[in-house]
Amino acid sequence: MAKLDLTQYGITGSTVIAHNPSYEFLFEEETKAGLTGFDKGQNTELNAVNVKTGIYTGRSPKDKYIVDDAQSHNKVWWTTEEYKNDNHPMSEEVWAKVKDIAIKELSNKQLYVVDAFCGANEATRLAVRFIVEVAWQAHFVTNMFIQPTKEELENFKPNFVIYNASKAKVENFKELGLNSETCVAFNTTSREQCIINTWYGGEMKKGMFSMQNYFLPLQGIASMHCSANTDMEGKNTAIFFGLSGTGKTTLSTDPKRLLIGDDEHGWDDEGVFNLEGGCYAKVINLDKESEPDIYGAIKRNALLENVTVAADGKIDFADKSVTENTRVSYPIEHIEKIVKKVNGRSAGPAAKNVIFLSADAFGVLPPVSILSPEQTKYYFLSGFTAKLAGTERGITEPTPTFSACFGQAFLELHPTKYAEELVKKMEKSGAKAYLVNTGWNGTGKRISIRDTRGIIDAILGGAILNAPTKKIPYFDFEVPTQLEGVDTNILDPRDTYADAAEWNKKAEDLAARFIKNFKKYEGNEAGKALVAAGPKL
Ligand SMILES: Nc1ncnc2c1ncn2[C@@H]1O[C@H](COP(=O)(O)OP(=O)(O)O)[C@@H](O)[C@H]1O
Ligand SMILES: C=C(OP(=O)(O)O)C(=O)O
Ligand SMILES: [Mn+2]
Repeated sequence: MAKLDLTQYGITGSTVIAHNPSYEFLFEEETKAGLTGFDKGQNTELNAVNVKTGIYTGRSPKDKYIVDDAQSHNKVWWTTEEYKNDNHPMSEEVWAKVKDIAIKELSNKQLYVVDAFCGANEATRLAVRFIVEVAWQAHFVTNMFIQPTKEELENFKPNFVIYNASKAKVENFKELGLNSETCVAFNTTSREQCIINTWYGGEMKKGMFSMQNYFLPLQGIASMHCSANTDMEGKNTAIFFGLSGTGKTTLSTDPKRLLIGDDEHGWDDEGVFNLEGGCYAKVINLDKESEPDIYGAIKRNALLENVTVAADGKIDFADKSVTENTRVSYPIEHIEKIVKKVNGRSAGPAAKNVIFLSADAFGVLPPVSILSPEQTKYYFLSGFTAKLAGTERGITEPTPTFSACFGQAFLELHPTKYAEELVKKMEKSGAKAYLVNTGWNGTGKRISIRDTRGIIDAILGGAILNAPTKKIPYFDFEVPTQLEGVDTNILDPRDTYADAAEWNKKAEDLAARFIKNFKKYEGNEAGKALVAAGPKL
């Protein structure tokens, strides 16, 4: 391969230590003598390296910007006073200055460059070049993105470039009209991302997801914040939407099924395909017995983040002293039952079951509700759930939120566009939708993973369609009254309260919040028509 010339990016005086480094080389680089601070990795008893990501242990949505230019102006769903979101506009002038900071930081350095794909389908994948100065950042993207074959690497022509300048700061952010010294900026025209002053790997991972959320729906392809798996024959695909921490990774990693991916997928006319090549699991309180597959994936080449490790390498998964958002990234091949080992690609046919995971911090939602097609649209657009501690800066306890399409932070177009594409695909495949509460109920405790897994089994195996059901007031949810493998006493959430009147009170409050939140979609006929499918007071 010809030696990579970085002056084409304006980066001068730098040496590329490694272009597409091997895992062996990355291990050497991350643990080599002389590294200090957050550059330094520590090997652990499970043989995976652990790193610390500094002050930023979660995403920084307030520092996210999209360049507002002639191409993007009429497409991007910009934040407004009436409906705030994370798409803050950045002028082309400010972008040039921010990029300059990144380029300066990366000049006269020793750098790592990784080329990888975002998207399992050749026709619509992004060919991404990551330019970073920290070895473990190169490791992280090698784990999380799709590694090209040897031939693909030789012919690799990037159509997106990420400049990770995590060690730089935007000193003059006030003058530039920015939020802080940290900046995560995207240019959808030149197809570049600049990352400044945050080391959190999630900015690169979710950054490229945001970009596919821009490019894919514009080509008529659904782009979804969901995990996906299929049955052992690769025929019965299921997708699990959910905000961070609601259970996408945990529940899609199922020894009875083949994993397609744990977080970001597209759905085109051929079916559901992964955008990523790896998984990014939360490891707080990780327990070998209840999550053996994720535990087993933590071995050499997996990369732990912000986990507490003793000097002798012993791991304490229960320790939250750095953050509750402790993580491990690993290539999907670390999971045994994956569709990629059968197909060569992380993809499956059109989904038959669509599951909305909501971690309800109020304890109102039933553990499972069977949704009508109209309810499906209403609850997808509403995206009610809780933000769990740690994934975003400033969130330290479960915080109820309406996150459109269960991933508002990553939507670049208006939410109705994602709903439209999803519904089109669901109608074609005859998919059914369910709302699953992986959060709290009247006991004050989180619904157990065991019960939730029982619910998922009943959905995917079809048993739920033959279960006796009843209707839940205010929401008109149809819920099963009995399911094998699930504690019968939790199926009606009212039964988990000492006094059902307490549930009524909370339900009324939640219903009112839904009604208020949905007002923003009532500006047109299609939105207005959905109100009837929502909660009523
Ligand atoms: N009922 C439940 N269903 C799923 N996960 C649960 C449940 N109760 C607790 N958890 C915990 O919640 C977290 C879910 O995280 P994860 O699966 O990584 O979410 P996501 O992939 O959606 O970000 C895990 O730490 C898991 O152990
Ligand atoms: C990595 C993230 O989320 P998830 O838990 O959904 O993978 C994130 O939101 O930064
Ligand atoms: Mn996940």
